[in-house]
Amino acid sequence: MQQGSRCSVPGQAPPWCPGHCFWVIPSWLSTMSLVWEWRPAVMLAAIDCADEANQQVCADFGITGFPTLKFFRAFSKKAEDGIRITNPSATVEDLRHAIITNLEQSQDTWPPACPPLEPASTDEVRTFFQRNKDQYLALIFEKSNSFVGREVALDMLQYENVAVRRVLSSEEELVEKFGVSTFPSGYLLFRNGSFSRLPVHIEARSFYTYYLRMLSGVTRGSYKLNTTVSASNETNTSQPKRADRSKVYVADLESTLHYSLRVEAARTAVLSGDQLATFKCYVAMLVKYFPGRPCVQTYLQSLDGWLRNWTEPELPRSALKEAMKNNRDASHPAVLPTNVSWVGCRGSEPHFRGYPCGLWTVFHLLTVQAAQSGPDKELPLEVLSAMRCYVRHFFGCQECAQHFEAMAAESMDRVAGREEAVLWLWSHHNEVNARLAGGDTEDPKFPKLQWPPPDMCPQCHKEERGVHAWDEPAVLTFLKAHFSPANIYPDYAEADPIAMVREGMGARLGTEGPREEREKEEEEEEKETEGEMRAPGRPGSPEPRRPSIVRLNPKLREVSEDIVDLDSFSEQHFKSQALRAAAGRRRRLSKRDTIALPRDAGVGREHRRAPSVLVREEEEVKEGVRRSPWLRVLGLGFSRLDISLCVALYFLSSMCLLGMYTFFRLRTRARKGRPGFPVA
Ligand SMILES: Cc1cc2nc3c(=O)[nH]c(=O)nc-3n(C[C@H](O)[C@H](O)[C@H](O)COP(=O)(O)OP(=O)(O)OC[C@H]3O[C@@H](n4cnc5c(N)ncnc54)[C@H](O)[C@@H]3O)c2cc1C
Repeated sequence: MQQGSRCSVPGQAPPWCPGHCFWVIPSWLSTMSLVWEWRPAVMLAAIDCADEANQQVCADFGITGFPTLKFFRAFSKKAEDGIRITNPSATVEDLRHAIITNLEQSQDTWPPACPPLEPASTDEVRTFFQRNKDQYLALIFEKSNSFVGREVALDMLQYENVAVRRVLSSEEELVEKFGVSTFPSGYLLFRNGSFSRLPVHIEARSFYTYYLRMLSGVTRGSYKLNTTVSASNETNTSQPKRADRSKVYVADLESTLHYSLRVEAARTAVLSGDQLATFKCYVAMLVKYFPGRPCVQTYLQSLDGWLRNWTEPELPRSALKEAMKNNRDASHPAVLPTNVSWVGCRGSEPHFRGYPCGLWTVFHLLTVQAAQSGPDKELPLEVLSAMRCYVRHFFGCQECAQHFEAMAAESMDRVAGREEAVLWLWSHHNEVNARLAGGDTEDPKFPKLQWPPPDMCPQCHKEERGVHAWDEPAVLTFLKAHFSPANIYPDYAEADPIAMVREGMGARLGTEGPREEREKEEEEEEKETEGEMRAPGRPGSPEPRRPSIVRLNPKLREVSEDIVDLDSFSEQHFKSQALRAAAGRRRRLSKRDTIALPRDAGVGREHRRAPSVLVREEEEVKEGVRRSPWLRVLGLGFSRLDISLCVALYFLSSMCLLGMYTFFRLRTRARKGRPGFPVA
């Protein structure tokens, strides 16, 4: 027995109970997860005796039937020291109580890892803070046959800065001092001598435990097992994100989708067979139920359309990656932000929380949306099956995937309605939370709790015959509200590209950035345009390999039909020619040449895409035409020089005619005034 500090014996099996014992008696699993928190006072281990490899161990421990629970006191040395505490009719509560009773019967030295479980005396309470460094002392007043105080003491074993003692109702001095009238009831004592009643919804173990764990300064401490000291103390404090745990954040959802679609699912060089089908199914389900921002929904729709058109048996990663690029330039931008930023799922250190937290959140959200948007009995497993397949084929944590698959195989098929699916995911997520509590992957700042905790949803909790129980209808109501679109907040998310495009037009055209910046931007725009013309399958054009000149009218765009609209085409063609001509001269223009365009001028695609100088050129042309209406009368196609020459010639010819007229007139007059010669 290790170090002699354990009250009971660890076995040979890993913490996760695989195979047979896992599904035979679920209540045992429940016991295990509850007692898991009592480490290192009580170590729990499971051995799958159905596995041939464990045959010898099981024989040594005298196991003849399943399940069997044996208790080993601290300092036990032999397999035969185990005390069988199995009772076929035992409830979870009975099993917990049996463990405590056996703990208390340790006859030798009290195991150092166990907290004091005997009732506290008045003297002990009075001198507690002189003898201990703890910040708080919690007293649970109870009757002698109650286990609440001892259970809470064990529940808090891994937490520092707080101690828990039970006080019996027979301890009159203390009962009087604190004015205790009901049993059980909890009180909190502070170092300065003050005290207050524990403000819990129900006087019960789970409520006391939760409240105490949330006290300021109380953290899971040195009892945490298998702790690996992080090599770096670096935390991601550069992102000042304070999350409200009662909210769901757009940033978490979009970061999760980005990571799952573009990184996790796109890891393999080629998607084919079940993987490809799973990916298509996952995206189709996101389209149906993910309550994203318009640009994200457009993105998912485009990707879904593209995938539907992909009929080849294999999908190379390069093609998929290309199809998953953002298209900010479409009249309806299709954008899934590429930055990963965690808000509600942000861990106290970078290796905690993040993506797995986001994935749970996304799937809870999807089950709830599905439950809200269709008949309960129709396709109840739609979301859960997609999740199961996704986790099986893509989720990077293989161990997690195996565990999840085991849970799914056990009971998922029995889910008969969409609301049941919501609850299935919730309860199995809690099962995972219980299993992982206190383990390596737990963020000490975000201890794994049975969720939602009492302060988030008091009505979700109740106690039945001394055992904590969930009020499932209340939980369902809570989940529907928590994972509803109304509870999704955009804090710290990347700015909405649609709004940016609209607002940015005015700002970009009105603000004069450095010339180099503008030129670079122009070049990028040009490249992008070229790329766009070359790329066959971008989400902006759901039909791959088919040229599409789509009318710019957004209403028509919504009818996702690719129509070659010749009117539009010629309009765009000539317009772009004019723009190209203007672009030829744009580098000669100075900053001063840039003029602002009215906001509504940015509706057309070219306007939005064209750098400000191009727009200015185009405007200048228009302006010129507006200033010289008479040019239009003379006819299009004449340059100013042509017209000037014409006027000059006209003027000269007029002068010439006038000169000739004057000359002949003067000559006629002169002839009339001269005397005539007589005739002979
Ligand atoms: C399918 C799956 C299987 C996993 N299996 C393992 C495993 O075997 N081993 C392992 O080490 N890690 C596993 N993980 C990761 C682990 O469950 C956590 O996601 C991770 O440790 C981060 O925990 P967290 O504290 O951020 O909260 P998470 O457990 O990730 O929860 C995310 C958020 O969901 C909410 N939430 C919590 N519980 C519930 C609930 N019951 N119902 C509804 N909402 C809830 C809370 O708001 C919480 O912040 C798994 C993850 C997934 C998605």
